[in-house]
Amino acid sequence: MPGKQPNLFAFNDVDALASSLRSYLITCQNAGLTRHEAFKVAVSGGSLPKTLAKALLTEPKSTEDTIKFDKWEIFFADERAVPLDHEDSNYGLLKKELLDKIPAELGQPTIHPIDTQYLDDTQELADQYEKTLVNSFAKGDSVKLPIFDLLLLGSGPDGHTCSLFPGHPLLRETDAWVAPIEDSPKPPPRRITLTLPVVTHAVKVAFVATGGGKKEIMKEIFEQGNGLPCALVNEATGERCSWFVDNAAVEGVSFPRRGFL
Ligand SMILES: O=C1O[C@H](COP(=O)(O)O)[C@@H](O)[C@H](O)[C@H]1O
Repeated sequence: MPGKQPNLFAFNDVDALASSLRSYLITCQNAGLTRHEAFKVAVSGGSLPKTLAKALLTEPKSTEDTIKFDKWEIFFADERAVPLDHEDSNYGLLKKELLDKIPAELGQPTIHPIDTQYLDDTQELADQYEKTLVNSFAKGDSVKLPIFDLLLLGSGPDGHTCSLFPGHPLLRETDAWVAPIEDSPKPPPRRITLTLPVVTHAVKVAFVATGGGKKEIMKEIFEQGNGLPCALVNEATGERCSWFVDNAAVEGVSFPRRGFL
């Protein structure tokens, strides 16, 4: 159904993708600032932080083209139950690819990593991260679900997103904002993740997927769905969802592309 479908933006290469992703991020940032004087975004690990850094760490082309890092509140869409300096940490990856490279004069984002004193107990780790969200989003009011200004997601080659894996019972979670997983099919097995209701409740959701290694799963996500976590996000968010991909990732995918303005 037109208007209800996600936006698929395909680019010749990652540089072109990053440039349009930057414009999109600035639009989302400015909408967040209008709503509540902050930009509340949750980011993923995997291949995303590198592309995100490419988008964010370029010279502004105009005064409108400004990333207001000091207004950004960065949360994690999922995180692995490892120390923050561990090579599997999504925080560690974002720090290496982006946070350590933000020039001081641009201001620094507020970062919300996991509390590593709870690494031995993933349920407690998830509960504590949920409290972090409650402190930021609910502030004493009874808020049913947090509303992120933007979720920046990846898509694994099996169609997983965050740490929500195909066929996993976690896809049926309806109460928790953040849930533990002890049996992630992709290592490391112990993680926490935002749940599907939180993901689909965001103002905007953007996926970034690049490279020919993704084309088979992109075909399945966009043409069959098959209950894959990425397809469930597409179905629940429709036009609030945008995919930033390179042509290699969507080779052979029949879903209509949109032009990026
Ligand atoms: O394990 C994870 O994988 C997904 C997808 O990663 P990618 O390298 O295929 O982009 C990622 O979005 C998630 O945050 C991460 O924990």
